[in-house]
Amino acid sequence: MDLSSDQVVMKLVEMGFEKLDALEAVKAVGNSCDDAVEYILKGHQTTGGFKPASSLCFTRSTKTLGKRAMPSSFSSGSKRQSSLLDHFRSVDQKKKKGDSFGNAVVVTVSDSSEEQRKSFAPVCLESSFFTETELRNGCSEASSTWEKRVMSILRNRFGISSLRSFQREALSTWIAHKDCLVLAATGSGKSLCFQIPAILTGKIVVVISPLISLMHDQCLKLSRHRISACFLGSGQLDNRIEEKAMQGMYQIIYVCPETVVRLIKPLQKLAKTYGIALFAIDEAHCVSKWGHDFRPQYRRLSVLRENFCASNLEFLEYDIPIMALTATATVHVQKDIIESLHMSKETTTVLTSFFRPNLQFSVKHSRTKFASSYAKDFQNLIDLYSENKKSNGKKLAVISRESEKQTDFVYHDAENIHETDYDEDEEDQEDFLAKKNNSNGKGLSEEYLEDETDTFQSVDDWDVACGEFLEMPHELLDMHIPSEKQKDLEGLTIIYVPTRKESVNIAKYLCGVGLKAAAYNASLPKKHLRQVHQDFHDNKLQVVVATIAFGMGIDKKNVRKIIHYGWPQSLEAYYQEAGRAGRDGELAECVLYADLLRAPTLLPSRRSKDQTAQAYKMLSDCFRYGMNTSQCRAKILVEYFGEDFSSKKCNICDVCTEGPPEQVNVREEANLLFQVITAFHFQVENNSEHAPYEDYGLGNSKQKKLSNKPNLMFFISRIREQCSVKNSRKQIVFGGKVLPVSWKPRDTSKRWITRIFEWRLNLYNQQKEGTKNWIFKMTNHSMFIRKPTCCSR
Ligand SMILES: Nc1ncnc2c1ncn2[C@@H]1O[C@H](COP(=O)(O)OP(=O)(O)OP(=O)(O)O)[C@@H](O)[C@H]1O
Ligand SMILES: [Mg+2]
Repeated sequence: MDLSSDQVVMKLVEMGFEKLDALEAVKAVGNSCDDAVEYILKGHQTTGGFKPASSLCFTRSTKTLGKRAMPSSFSSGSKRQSSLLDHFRSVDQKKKKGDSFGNAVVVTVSDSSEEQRKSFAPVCLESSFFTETELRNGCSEASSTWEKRVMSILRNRFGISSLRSFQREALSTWIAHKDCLVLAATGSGKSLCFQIPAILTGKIVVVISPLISLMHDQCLKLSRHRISACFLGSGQLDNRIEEKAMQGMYQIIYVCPETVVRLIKPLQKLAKTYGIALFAIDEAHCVSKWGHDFRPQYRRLSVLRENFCASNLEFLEYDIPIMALTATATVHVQKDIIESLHMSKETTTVLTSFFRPNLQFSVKHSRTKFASSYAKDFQNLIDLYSENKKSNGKKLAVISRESEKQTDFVYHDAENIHETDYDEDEEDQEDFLAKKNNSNGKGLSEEYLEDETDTFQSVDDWDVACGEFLEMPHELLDMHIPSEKQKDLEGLTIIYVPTRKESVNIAKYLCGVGLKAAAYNASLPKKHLRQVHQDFHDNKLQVVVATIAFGMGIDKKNVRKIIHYGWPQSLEAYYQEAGRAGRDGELAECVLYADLLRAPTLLPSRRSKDQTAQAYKMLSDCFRYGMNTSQCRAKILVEYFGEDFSSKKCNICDVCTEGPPEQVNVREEANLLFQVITAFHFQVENNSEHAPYEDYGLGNSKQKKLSNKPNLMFFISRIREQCSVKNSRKQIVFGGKVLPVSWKPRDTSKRWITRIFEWRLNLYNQQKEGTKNWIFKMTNHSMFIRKPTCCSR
């Protein structure tokens, strides 16, 4: 049977030969497997013609079957260089010595079998796009030449026409052997900063990444760009992948922090034999205790600087550069990243604007907790996709049977919701809350925690076989990339919710009204999660309703809407999640539905006292963002990261387009309520035996129990009650304070001021000693606050 050249190459690779050797052999001897084997085993001295540029890094004479060759230059004492400039220098030296590299360029360029070259182009064939003269010039004008080479890689591998300026800066820093912290907006293209060095040098890049799903996503993408990659996780099932990675079989190795720490020795060996161009630490905010997603294992990455520096490894001339990348780091976090990773004192910080001009931010207020709000809040979404449904056909309920079993959710459609609307009837709402408090004995804030909250899935959670991703031949590419036709014009929506239960509830609701929606949270079966990922990437879904477990760093171009249905944990988390929209540069919407009745709670996590205080501060920053109706949303967000927002306003957010609503002074109400709360807590703290519970209208033990963690409605309704009792005292004595009998919040303000205080009070209830002042300061501060958007529009 006649085999094509690609098939012969495949066969050779299956036999255990290195792909570069296989390619080289097939080029030299044609499509005969036997001849190719002989050619490789003989060390192919016969022709001397073809030598890919990669052979500058790997000398073939010492090769053994099934393993990548040990470069002869790595005999002990030789220095591995970490940059392209050094790479060029060695090119030049070899040329002067009559090395066959010059021929290699000619041979490659003159190869008539263009398709084959494209399909299986080995790492450094990019250099074949330059003439010998260019390369030689490159030695003296290396800086411009590396850019040319990069351009060639961009065009040929990624289909991209130019580098972004931050990418250029990050790459120049790497070329100068320096550590680098890259801060660039979500979706701006940080990955290229660490992917290019691998292709440029033929050395290996090690990328530390926090999530298996993210690594998987990136590896798959790289294989489409004909770049071999693998990912290693602590739950790895296939040991061979790690073994092969440590033998230099993949250009890019994605690895979780736990694993990279374990692999220090093999990586040192790899650095000596093949060269490691760079350690990239992606999602570097995970390093910082003050970041929104601290992962203790990331802190241990300081071992990289210690173990891969020239002073420890005699074969290195320079420290292997570290590049840390993130889209969400405040100034404090940036500093912490550099210090914690022990990055060099000369670390360059490449900072670009965090501003994403195509993201249209807005805040709406809603009672997200109640299913009765779904119909109103998701109407636009339903309309949008229903239009499309008419042309596209059937609905698809993607929630798996298993996921239904997992929840005791009883579905109500919008018409059958009987929960009392808080806005209309505060008393009922209070009863409702009281019943809740009473029934489970938990405070309001705890109730929301239940066991429903999600943390980021750990790297092991995704349960994907840790695989290898070899360069995908051209003919296979089309099968894997969804065609433009498949893409729905209106794009995809991700709805982020605070609890697992809501992810299922809302997905179910949306499926019920005919949308293609799926729930995603870490408690759902792995099979289901993989399916959701797949369907999301293939545009088979319209909406994914997810906890924060979904999507970090995932690069999907056509996400048109990110809805946060409930408070995020921090503005960093919010901005990162919102940043998954509009990665194609087209307009995309990021809506936060803020529920003032619902105290944001911290997801469970081990935190020190300081970290807890910081976490609460981050929560309150979110609240302030939600409540702020006078400042451009984008401005608040980018300034939060320490950036001077030069544009002043984005012109597309709700505040910019609709203008700030009328301001109401609620000082009077605020002062009064503030006094009441203070008096109450004064009494509780002093544990006065004579605490006049009657003053609160609290006569029985049930109410006493409630009063341990009262909510504001509780205060207000008791005051009101006292006012309305016949023959009531002329004065209301509340915790020793005398309140005017006639007091009642004004109608215009009561609804939302009580909510603000509700929120504050819940925060207060969650606080330990020592943080109270902070809460009360804030309380004071918020006396002048604008009405939330929902009240005026
Ligand atoms: N120079 C460029 N020109 C055009 N497109 C680019 C360029 N660089 C990267 N991209 C594209 O930008 C998209 C986002 O890239 P990437 O996933 O690296 O973003 P990111 O900065 O890592 O985002 P995140 O912070 O969410 O992880 C990719 O689809 C990539 O192809
Ligand atoms: Mg990224």
